[in-house]
Amino acid sequence: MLMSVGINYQSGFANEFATEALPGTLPEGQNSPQQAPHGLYAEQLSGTAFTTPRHSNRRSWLYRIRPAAMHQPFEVMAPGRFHNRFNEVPASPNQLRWNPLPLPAAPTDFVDGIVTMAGNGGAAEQSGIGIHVYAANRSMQGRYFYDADGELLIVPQQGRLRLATELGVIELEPLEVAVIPRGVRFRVELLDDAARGYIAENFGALLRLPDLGPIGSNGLANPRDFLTPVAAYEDVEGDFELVAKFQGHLWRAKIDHSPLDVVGWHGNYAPYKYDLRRFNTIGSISYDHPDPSIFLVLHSPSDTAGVSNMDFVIFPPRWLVAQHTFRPPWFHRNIASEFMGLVTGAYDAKAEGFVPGGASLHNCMSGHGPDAATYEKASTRDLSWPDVITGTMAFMFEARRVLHPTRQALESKDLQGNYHECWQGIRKHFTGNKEPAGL
Ligand SMILES: O=C(O)Cc1cc(O)ccc1O
Ligand SMILES: [Fe+2]
Repeated sequence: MLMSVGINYQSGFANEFATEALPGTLPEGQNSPQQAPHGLYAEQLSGTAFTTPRHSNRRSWLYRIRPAAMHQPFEVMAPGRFHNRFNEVPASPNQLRWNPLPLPAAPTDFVDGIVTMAGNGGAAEQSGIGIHVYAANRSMQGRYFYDADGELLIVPQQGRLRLATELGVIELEPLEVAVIPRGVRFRVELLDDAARGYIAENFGALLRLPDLGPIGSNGLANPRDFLTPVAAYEDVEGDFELVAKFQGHLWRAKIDHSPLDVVGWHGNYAPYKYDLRRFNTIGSISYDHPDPSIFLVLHSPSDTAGVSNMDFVIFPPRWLVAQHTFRPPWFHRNIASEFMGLVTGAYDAKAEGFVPGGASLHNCMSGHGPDAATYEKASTRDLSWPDVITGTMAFMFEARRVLHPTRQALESKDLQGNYHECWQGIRKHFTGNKEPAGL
């Protein structure tokens, strides 16, 4: 147990936080005194280049019982289901959909329970995204993990998690999400019998809140709803294991103490959580379904203005009131590639088959949109009433680059072989001339 009295959070997105579990931990007026208070070691953790412009520069100063350097050498682990091999099989233009990853039968912790589904780029390129699902049935025991390749956006679908991190404790439940920055060491404890969810591993620029343009100074995800834990630490020795994800591989090292030994810290590079129910959803109050960019929670910008390395988009409960229009998502083909998940409820573009815990992938230029049943219903609906969409939360990890499914994702028994059939029942309604006109 990390020593902490209750769970406490500091509010705001990437603020300059300062927090200490023991009074007098943070040095006054400087970061690195000759000896830090309480006999602690001062250590900087930087998440952006030292010279990154101030508005996007991220780093924190940690005051810890032992420096992070203290562990035995790492050894590479045998390849498993959590990896970044995105070139094993040709990327597919097919519409793909999976059933939920089954809960494990054997004891499986969070790290062992991660299965890579798709991705692009990688840690070496410092751009792209790894998309994973996880299913676990026990807490990490005597084991700690950090990811040097990317920050982890964790989207639980089932089961509450306790993320005991170097910088404090986050308790997470479905409909909340958490971000663990690159390098931050943590242990995942299960607060329920089983846990399942999704992970985006962001190899690119750190996730940030989008600009709001004409929306103004409020709306979508509001900064004050992002919560960063207060400092908490454990001071324990034992035969422990530190697992690192480094350049697509997992490595393990022996460590004789808990690395969650940060007694106080200050800075703006820290884990945080966000409750998706706080999202201020904005939509059309006149006609036509807008682009899903209005549902953007966080994004990782790329080097091209306006084009994200990855977007995290949600489809929360909302009222659809637009008139003389087709209210659900239209048929479309996009330059971006879209991996979708469902935390709870039903998604308004799919009558059935897309179930909580499941996933779908629609790659660059692959045609998709409402299934036949949804089209028939929404195209004939009485629009004098609003569609009140309740009890749902779908989301999308959207990427500028094609999402390459992994071999294990394409060979999985959970891949739905008949997904394309949801569009086969779409009827021809054409009422015009049968003769070709103009071609
Ligand atoms: O494919 C999807 O369901 C995601 C999506 C939703 C939407 O409202 C508009 C475009 C889009 O890609
Ligand atoms: Fe789409």
